[in-house]
Amino acid sequence: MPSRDCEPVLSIPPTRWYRSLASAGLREPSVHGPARYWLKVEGSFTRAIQRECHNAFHVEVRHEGFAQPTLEEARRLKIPLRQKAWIREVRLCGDGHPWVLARTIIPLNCLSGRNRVLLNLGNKPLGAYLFSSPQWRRGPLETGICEPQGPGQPRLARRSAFHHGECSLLVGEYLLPILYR
Ligand SMILES: C=C(O[C@@H]1C=C(C(=O)O)C=C[C@H]1O)C(=O)O
Repeated sequence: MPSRDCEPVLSIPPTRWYRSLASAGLREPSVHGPARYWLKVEGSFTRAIQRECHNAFHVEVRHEGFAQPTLEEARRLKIPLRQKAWIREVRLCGDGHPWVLARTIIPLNCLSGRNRVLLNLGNKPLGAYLFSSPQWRRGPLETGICEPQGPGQPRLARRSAFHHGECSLLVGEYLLPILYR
């Protein structure tokens, strides 16, 4: 459905996750096309996007608060299925336009001590925090195939957990076609 300014309403689509790019490629060969670089790029995704911007990069917070993760997310994080988590949904914008939608699930056990700053990130990129602290380690990257939602919506995504001692949080990044076409 178009919004008032005629840009599509962007939303995080239902997504099927695969353990590797190769296994996702058996279902959706386009993962090996121009999006491949973004599905695989290591290190901070924020930094990778900043390198592509001609002018400005910014994070736009869409929703942030305690909410129920999906069943699949709760299982992936091994947290109680009905336990709320801090859920952050943002747009990563390059040169004034959204390039990536991101959804992060931060379980309650990740919100104590120094990590309480995660409740107050606002427009500061999460990656800057995670990658500035040597205690956070990233797990393997998954590749996501999104259910098609229409032109301009994400079709491909990537996801990984970040671990710090006993806590794990889950970061999903949904590529908008404008990023790689
Ligand atoms: C995990 C990173 O953080 C990025 C910033 C996010 C945020 O601010 O919510 C979400 C997803 C990321 O792409 C990163 O830069 O790699």
